[in-house]
Amino acid sequence: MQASLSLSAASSSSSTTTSSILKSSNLRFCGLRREALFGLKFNNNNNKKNATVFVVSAASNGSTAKGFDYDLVIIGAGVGGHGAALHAVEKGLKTGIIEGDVVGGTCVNRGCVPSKALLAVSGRMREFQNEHHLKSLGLQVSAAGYDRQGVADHANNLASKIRSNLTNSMKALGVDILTGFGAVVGPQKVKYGKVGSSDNVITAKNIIIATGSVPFVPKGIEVDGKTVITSDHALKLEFVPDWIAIVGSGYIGLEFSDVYTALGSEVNNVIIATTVPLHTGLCIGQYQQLSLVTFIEALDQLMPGFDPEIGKLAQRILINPRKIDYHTGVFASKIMPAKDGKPVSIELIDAKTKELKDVLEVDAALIATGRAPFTKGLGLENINVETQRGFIPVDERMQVIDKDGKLVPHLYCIGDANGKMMLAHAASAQGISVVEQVSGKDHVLNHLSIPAACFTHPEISMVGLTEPQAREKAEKEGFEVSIAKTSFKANTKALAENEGEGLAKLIYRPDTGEILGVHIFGLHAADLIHEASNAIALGTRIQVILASQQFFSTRLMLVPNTSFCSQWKRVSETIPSPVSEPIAV
Ligand SMILES: Cc1cc2nc3c(=O)[nH]c(=O)nc-3n(C[C@H](O)[C@H](O)[C@H](O)COP(=O)(O)OP(=O)(O)OC[C@H]3O[C@@H](n4cnc5c(N)ncnc54)[C@H](O)[C@@H]3O)c2cc1C
Ligand SMILES: NC(=O)c1ccc[n+]([C@@H]2O[C@H](COP(=O)([O-])OP(=O)(O)OC[C@H]3O[C@@H](n4cnc5c(N)ncnc54)[C@H](O)[C@@H]3O)[C@@H](O)[C@H]2O)c1
Repeated sequence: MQASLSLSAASSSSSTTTSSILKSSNLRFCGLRREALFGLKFNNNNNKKNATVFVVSAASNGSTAKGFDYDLVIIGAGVGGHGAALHAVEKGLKTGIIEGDVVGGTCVNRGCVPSKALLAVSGRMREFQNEHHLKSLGLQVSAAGYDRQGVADHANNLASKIRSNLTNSMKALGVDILTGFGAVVGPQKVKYGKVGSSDNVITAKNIIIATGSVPFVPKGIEVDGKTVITSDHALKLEFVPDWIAIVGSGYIGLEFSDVYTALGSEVNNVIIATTVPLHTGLCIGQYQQLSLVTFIEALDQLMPGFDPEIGKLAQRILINPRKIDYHTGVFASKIMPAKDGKPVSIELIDAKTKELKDVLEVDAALIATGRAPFTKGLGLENINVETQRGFIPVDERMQVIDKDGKLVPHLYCIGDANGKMMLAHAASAQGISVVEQVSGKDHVLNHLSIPAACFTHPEISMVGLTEPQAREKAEKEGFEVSIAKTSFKANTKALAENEGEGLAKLIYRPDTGEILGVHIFGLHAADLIHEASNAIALGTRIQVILASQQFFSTRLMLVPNTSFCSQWKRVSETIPSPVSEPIAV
């Protein structure tokens, strides 16, 4: 008997089988628990049976559908491909995965994993440096500094470790890891091989494209990998510039601004004494000088992708008090790397009039202007598929749509390559959803229940719609929108941590109690969002949450946002009695 899936979020105790399978993959990016992230729930009624079947199918990697080499072939072994492969084996499918570079893809090697390692260091540096904060807690730390190479090694070692965990988890389950660049040669047919050598052609009942993305660099910007860099280079932390311009104030820009401003200029990091050489590369007892960051953002405000109110607060806490300045409403139209003793030069043009507004000279520039899908050379023309701005068009079940608007049988695309939601756990969730379908169970993933988090200090997290999106939907569909907010200032646990700067915002329908979106800025925001994510995935209405006491049982006094709990209570009292019908997801 197979593990069965239902459209709901998992409670922490109800997914033993899944957790044990997933544990081996070591995927807890973003502090987000996989089952909950996916808007999926594995029923635990048959845990024992599931576990047995899992081992059996792992050993055999399934028996192939008649006439095919594989039941499922996945092109790209990033987190999306990996998630799909593990689930496919669990479902008894004979599975092959083609990887042209290294297992783990962007997230493990050039994304989530190393960036979270750097952010772990920047968080500690901030704490050590905040004399006022430490003093108010009765703590004394003489000074804080870091060993750049030590920090870089921490990030690199973590990526290597997770990469081998991912590889081993697939090998252990019997997934065939096929090395080389993969492409589709026809319906249910794929080739792969090293460039310059002859291709291997294999057949598969179903194919998933999971080829991910690469940094997007706008025209006019010359990346040299040293002074003008993308996140691929920045994560290696080969140097920490005194002054860096960050083009784009989205996730990558914000997280790196947190790292650079906390670490500070390497040049001015004079080691006085190394009292605590931690594995992260941190030392206590150094003198440290902060770096300067200049944001360049094309839109009129910083962090345009976030809920505007949360963005405003984040700017007050994450930008204004730090050594950060910014230019908004401008494009970086031309960037030249440092050369012959000259600094990096950046031409700024007005985003609307396109007139030259300024020329900046800085030590380095980080280009964080989004990601481009990596879909070239995939042989899509062989199956009448055309990309849209490089993204592979798919329907809500991730099935590929051809030039004529028809679904391509047996072909799916997940993760960054389809552009639906460029997040690691979303890629994996989409992969699992596709495997459910090809195993005979219809499944549509609810993307509105997938949370996101920006791991600055403090963190920003969100799930569902922003306030403007909710209001737009309300106007179209003719319902009211209500907002409930609560400040971390009213929370004892947050105050005990001296971390009262925070806001939790709940957007909901007063007529039905449906939760439309939740946004949190503050300490542990990335962990707290799961409650809201689960609620949206389950279609739980505010009244039901109150009735089941979910928010009180485990969270009260344990996390900073207990007042958020009372907010739910207050909100629920203002709306009609519990609605028993679940919201369709
Ligand atoms: C700096 C940074 C930080 C990030 N932090 C987070 C975070 O904290 N949380 C989060 O959720 N997301 C984060 N992301 C986003 C996350 O990394 C991506 O959403 C995720 O990696 C997408 O997974 P994927 O499987 O679709 O693609 P990828 O991870 O890009 O994997 C695609 C794989 O396919 C391979 N491939 C491509 N083409 C072929 C081919 N033709 N044949 C064979 N193999 C091929 C590639 O080599 C690669 O290994 C971050 C991204 C960046 C850049
Ligand atoms: N913690 C996380 O989950 C995390 C962390 C990092 C990256 N990511 C993922 O990686 C993806 C890429 O991140 P990102 O920060 O590069 O993209 P983003 O889309 O989040 O932000 C890009 C920003 O650059 C601006 N911009 C674009 N072109 C510009 C130009 N020429 N001049 C000035 N500004 C310009 C945009 O207005 C936008 O604000 C995101 O989609 C995100 O989902 C996630």
